Amino acid sequence: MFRVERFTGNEIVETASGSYAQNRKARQESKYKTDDRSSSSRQWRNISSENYGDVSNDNNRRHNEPSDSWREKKNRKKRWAEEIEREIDAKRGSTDPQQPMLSSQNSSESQLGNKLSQSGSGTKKRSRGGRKEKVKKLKAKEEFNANWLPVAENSSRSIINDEEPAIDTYIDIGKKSDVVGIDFDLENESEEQQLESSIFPFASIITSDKEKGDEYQHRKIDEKDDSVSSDLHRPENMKNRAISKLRQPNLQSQGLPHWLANPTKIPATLATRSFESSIDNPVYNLSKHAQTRLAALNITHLFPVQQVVLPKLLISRYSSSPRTPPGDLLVSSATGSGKTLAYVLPILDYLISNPATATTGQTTATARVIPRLRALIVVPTRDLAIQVKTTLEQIAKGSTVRIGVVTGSMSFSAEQEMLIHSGGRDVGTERLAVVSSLLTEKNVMDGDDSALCSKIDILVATPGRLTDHMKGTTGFTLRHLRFLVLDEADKLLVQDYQGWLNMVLKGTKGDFLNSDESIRDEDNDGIASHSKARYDRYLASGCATRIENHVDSHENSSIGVEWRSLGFKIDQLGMPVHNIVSLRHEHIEQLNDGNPRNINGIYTIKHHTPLQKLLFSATLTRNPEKIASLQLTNPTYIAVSSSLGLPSFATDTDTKYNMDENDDSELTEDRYNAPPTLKEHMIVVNSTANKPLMLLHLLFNLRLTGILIFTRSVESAHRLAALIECVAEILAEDAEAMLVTAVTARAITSDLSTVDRKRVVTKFSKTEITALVCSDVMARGMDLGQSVKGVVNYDVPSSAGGVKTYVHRVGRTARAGREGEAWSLVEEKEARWFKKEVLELIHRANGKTVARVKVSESDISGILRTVYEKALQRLSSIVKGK
Ligand SMILES: Nc1ncnc2c1ncn2[C@@H]1O[C@H](COP(=O)(O)OP(=O)(O)OP(=O)(O)O)[C@@H](O)[C@H]1O
Repeated sequence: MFRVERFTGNEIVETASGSYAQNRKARQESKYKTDDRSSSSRQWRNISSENYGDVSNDNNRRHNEPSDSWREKKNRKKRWAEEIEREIDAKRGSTDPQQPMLSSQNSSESQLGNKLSQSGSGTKKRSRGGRKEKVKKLKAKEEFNANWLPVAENSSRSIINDEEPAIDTYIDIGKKSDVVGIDFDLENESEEQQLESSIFPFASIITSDKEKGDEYQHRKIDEKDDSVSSDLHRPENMKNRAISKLRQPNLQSQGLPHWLANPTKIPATLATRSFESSIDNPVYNLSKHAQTRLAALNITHLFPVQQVVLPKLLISRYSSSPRTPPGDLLVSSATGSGKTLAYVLPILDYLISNPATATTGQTTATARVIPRLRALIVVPTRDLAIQVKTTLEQIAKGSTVRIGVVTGSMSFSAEQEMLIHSGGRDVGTERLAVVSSLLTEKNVMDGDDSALCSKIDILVATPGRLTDHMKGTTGFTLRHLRFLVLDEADKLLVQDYQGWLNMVLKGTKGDFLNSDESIRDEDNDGIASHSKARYDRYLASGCATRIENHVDSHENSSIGVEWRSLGFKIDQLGMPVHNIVSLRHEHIEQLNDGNPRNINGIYTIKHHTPLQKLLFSATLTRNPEKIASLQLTNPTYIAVSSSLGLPSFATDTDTKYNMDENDDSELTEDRYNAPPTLKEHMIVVNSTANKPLMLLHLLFNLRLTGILIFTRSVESAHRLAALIECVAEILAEDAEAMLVTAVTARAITSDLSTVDRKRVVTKFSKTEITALVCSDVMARGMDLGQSVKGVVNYDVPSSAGGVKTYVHRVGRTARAGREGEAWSLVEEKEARWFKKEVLELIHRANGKTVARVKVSESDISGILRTVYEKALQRLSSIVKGK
């Protein structure tokens, strides 16, 4: 049996029922054969009722059209639907026919249905007036955007036939009069039209399914009839399929490669204190040295991001064969989630442990034989560079690995001194110096015995200073890099300091040659050619044998054997040696067996160090252009969620064009994680003049301590710190004030020297300073430990990249699973933008809310206001020099 119901708005106006068996034949014959129904949705909804004659009444008829006209229209719809399907298929096919579904897509329909049914609680029946009327009010614009725009912005305009009738068709199918539940609130006419044309058609069917429970029910009944449901070519069915394809977030159509559109999503709920996360779990392959060092730092278990990244990197340490070089890694994980150790541990383990024994789990700290710059870590600020270096040193302690930092806080020559060994054969580095001399063959050619080699194995650098050294430091080379890390990668990619990235990438290939290296000939294939005379001179130096002994002692590891089978010698790390060391072996091989690669005394080698690029950030970009500039190899994108088991990317459909920090044209993931242990508050301030008072209320009435206060500029940071200090001073003088006066504030900004900043931070850590007023120099990556109890956004981040800045600022607290609070002082004029563009983007993904705190006038009047005004006067007289 079946039952047919017809809706006009919210009520059922007609019903019909019958037996399927009884009526099947008649239905088949009369399928689509109705008299004057222009609404296809009505047609398919009532298809089984047609045997009973027309059960609709005139009120439900939109047009009185002759059946011929209807048939024509029906055929047209069918054609359009087919076109759409074809176009979608073509589009898919042109990107990646293998594209798997995104994980969120299965639920996207129901999610959207739910969202719409929530947002559409105020469901209204619409008149059949012009389309514009129907696309008014966008109650859930963000919700809608989040679900549709990835498709709509890029695909729908091309998918939906540019001819206007296509739009009408869909509206017809969805029963125009029932299209409700989505409120459009577009101020801009063209935007409105765009949305209307691209989205409106789909709204109708969603409404039909979700808002009209009975109608949905009815369709289900209908589908039992195979004569109806099996007809895949009916326009409405085709439309449904088309819609469902459109709903599949097609990030690839936005130019995102598959790996980027489909991050590996890792919940932050990975075992946190269990054997699985324990540092001695063999799955992580951590050396004994690293385990010992971690234990000394009281770290016994790994955080989720480390649990995921370590096995990937540490295993590739042994498996990076020449045929399968290790893939690059992009990691997005919340602030304070432990990203630094996620790359520090693998790098150090790679350098420290002995690969020959590591595979059996008996890793030992060994001395390095050949010093080369094996890892370069680039960070955006000096303070962060120093912090990363400290972490490296903590783990490297007890090994011979040497770590350097170049940020410009030392003189250039002091940094050069730290980077390059130029003294030749002293302090036991004789052989190293000779190897190095061959990197700068000029020395050999000139008969100059002085040699240059890297003094360090790992370098932490800011981009500007790094490029300075690439250009101006003789012997400084990136050709041997095994790891290139970009910490706070999105920031680094936005700020293209002197084209640093290009220079670095060239440098890793040996293409960027500083003055000494430039004498090396290089053909188009990146193959270096060297004259026999040079190598004879090198061999004559008598160092070859000594080096060979060191190298050969590690040739038996499995990967080493593989490299060797390709004609390479390997170094103590199991990796192929190149440059002059390889050449030396080639020369020997030629002498012994006439290596065919050596022709006419010219020796050739390729550079084969398997460089791995690692990118980390809490707000990692997915801008395909930026990502492409990194020239990644076999990359993987890992996204670690911060809360509620939701992935970092709440749903892939949430991706949309968004402004990146300092870059309005950035395409980024617009969902970011705030730490789950963070409690956020927002105070709406009715006038700018009251903002300082609100802050004083937090400090002196609510007695917040261990606070980082972020301001818009360096100047205002200094002014605000001076104001707080002055208020505290006046309160201390006033015995009757009764307010806590143990508030000490200092500014910490980019105009302070690194030493001064360090001094201030140390005092803050010892709670000698209770409030640090900061510019955004402190927003990224800085880990001030347990001393940071809270963050105050005195000036909320500006519109460009506001959400990212907010994430990083508040991420200075609630780190490593600790509690923390964030307070944002939002002026009324900023409130709407802040709530929509910043808070919603973060918290919809996290399922968190932000508490709006109301501060009454009485809280900021009385003694606080008096003292504040006094402080202003005092500061003003100081400024005037009175
Ligand atoms: N496994 C661990 N166990 C305990 N503490 C850890 C662990 N890993 C890291 N930490 C600590 O957590 C804090 C935050 O780590 P880290 O600075 O690496 O975070 P992050 O993810 O880089 O944050 P941001 O995005 O702000 O740079 C540090 O104090 C670090 O020492």
